[in-house]
Amino acid sequence: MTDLFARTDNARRNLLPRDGIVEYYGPIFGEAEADYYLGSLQNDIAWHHDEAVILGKRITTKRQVAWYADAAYSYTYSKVTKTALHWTPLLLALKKQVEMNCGETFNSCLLNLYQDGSEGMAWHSDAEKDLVRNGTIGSVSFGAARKFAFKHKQTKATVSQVLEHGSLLTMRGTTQTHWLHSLPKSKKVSSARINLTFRKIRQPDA
Ligand SMILES: O=C(O)CCC(=O)C(=O)O
Ligand SMILES: [Fe+2]
Repeated sequence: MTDLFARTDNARRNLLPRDGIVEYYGPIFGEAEADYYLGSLQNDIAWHHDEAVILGKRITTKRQVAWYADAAYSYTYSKVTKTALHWTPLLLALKKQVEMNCGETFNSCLLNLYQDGSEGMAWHSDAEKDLVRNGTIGSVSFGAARKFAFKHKQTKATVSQVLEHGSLLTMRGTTQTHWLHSLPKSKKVSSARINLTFRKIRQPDA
């Protein structure tokens, strides 16, 4: 009994020492279910290379992305405006699981597909003006285990966590205000990973 509680507490402790809340839940999907989601998402999602404008130049990212939501919201990220596609049944099922686990509701999801460790994501925070301020982000990962890192904007302190196949991580409260996060590239990773970040964006006229 004591052991069970100890493990639950440990799995859910805040990874950040200050100024935000990041909780790693570990795998919330069983191995077979996680394998099914990985395969289905690879095939069913409208993957495309992301466009961004950096220092006035239009570039396309190596990783592939997709964005789904409750309605055809538009969202500006790295100076390019995107329009959301409507949820698929598979994504809705996933969203429900994530909402039940973290006790929040979401209205959109940004998906990233990294073919291998040569693809990653640079330091950033998800505090775009279209997002609900200090809203929770629920991050689900399938496929290759990858290191996910946080860096405090002022102190430069870093914290990292390996995100496993079928796992959930949440970022809450002031995390985006005070911390950057990244998915470092890695020569050791040779297989694909899919990440879904469930978010709450500000609804037009809401
Ligand atoms: O792939 C990941 O785990 C991170 C994705 C991310 O930070 C984002 O989509 O904003
Ligand atoms: Fe992010």
